[in-house]
Amino acid sequence: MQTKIAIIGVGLIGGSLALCFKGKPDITVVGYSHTREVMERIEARGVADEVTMSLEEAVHDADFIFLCVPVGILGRYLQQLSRLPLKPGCIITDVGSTKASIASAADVLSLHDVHFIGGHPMAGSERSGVEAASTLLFENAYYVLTPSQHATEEAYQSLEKLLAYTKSHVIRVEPRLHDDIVGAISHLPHIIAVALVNQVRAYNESNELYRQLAAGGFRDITRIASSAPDVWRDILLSNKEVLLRLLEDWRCHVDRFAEMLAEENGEGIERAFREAGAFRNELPERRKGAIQPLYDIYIDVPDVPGVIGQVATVLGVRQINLSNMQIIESREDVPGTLRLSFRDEKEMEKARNLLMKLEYSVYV
Ligand SMILES: NC(=O)c1ccc[n+]([C@@H]2O[C@H](COP(=O)([O-])OP(=O)(O)OC[C@H]3O[C@@H](n4cnc5c(N)ncnc54)[C@H](O)[C@@H]3O)[C@@H](O)[C@H]2O)c1
Ligand SMILES: O=C(O)C(=O)C[C@]1(C(=O)O)C=C[C@@H](O)C=C1
Repeated sequence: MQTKIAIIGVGLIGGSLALCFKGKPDITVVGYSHTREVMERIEARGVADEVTMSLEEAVHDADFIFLCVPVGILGRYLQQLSRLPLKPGCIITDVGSTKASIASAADVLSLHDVHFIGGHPMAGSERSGVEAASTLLFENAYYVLTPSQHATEEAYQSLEKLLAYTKSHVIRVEPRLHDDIVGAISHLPHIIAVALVNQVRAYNESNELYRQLAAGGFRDITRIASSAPDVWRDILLSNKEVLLRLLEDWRCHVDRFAEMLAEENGEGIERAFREAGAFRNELPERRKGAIQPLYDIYIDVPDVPGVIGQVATVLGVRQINLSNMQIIESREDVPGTLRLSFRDEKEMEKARNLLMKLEYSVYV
């Protein structure tokens, strides 16, 4: 029997889910887009078997409906679904980054013979749109499902079985607890990154050197400041109460640093770094397949033509399996840094030994 999956909103997350399901036995993936322009991009990227601009057609006879639109319009789509003829027993889920508001919005479906299960894959990127979609995005990431009175245990199990195609680890978390935790580990960091970039952007207006000198530390902590503004507006507004509380706590932490500086409390500063470092070093390995392969090495190379070819040739001759090569620093008149990513630790070690023979600095 054919399983029909409708993906509503085929961007980074919807497109990545579509790619995980497309081509699997007895599965048909139908993408829905609200504009012709986005529809054409979805078709060009080839992530779905069919693409339509009719919501009714997309969800007609669907076994699973994934709502992958920005958080602010999830409720509106649930309302629309409640007015459409859906297949009895159909499982509706979402991927929104907050979970409490959608859990209560799902009450609108209570009179229907359908299931609703809130969902949130803990994987993503600062990139957006279907062009950024990847089959590997969810690999090894946690995928949160929230307990719901609108779904049976059998429905959970069907969804979990389908999500096995994403190679993620499904975990169940209550919506409010989810929003507290994800507020701290995802939403607050996005606010801090944006505020920091805007602080430096203001200084840069009077002196371009700020931008020119911005190096690894600034880039590392601010990558997520490039995330999609509309998606993040909705996420932050829908977790407002939690974030206001977290920002109060954040102010206390910043004030504490200011005090330590004013008092020249070197011991306190050292302790803060020691405690933070110990906690951070204990974080689980980055759980992404596509964006963060497991074993990276870095190589500082001069900014001269042919250097990438030289590195590729050294590895190619020994048939070393490289997953990705990326220039992560490229500035005028200074060496650039190449990041070489390997799926296998032994391959990475072999590559490191070979590259050390070139006269560049190689480090992990
Ligand atoms: N970006 C991340 O890292 C991440 C991670 C996990 C979950 N999420 C959640 O996933 C959802 C989608 O985010 P994304 O990063 O894939 O964003 P995206 O911008 O890449 O994709 C959103 C898609 O929704 C479409 N869309 C926008 N308005 C629409 C409308 N009115 N009707 C139909 N389609 C519409 C857009 O055209 C786009 O294709 C959000 O709810 C977000 O909170 C994002
Ligand atoms: O890695 C990133 O760029 C992300 O922003 C991913 C990230 C996160 O903050 O960890 C962002 C939003 C999500 O809802 C889940 C994951």
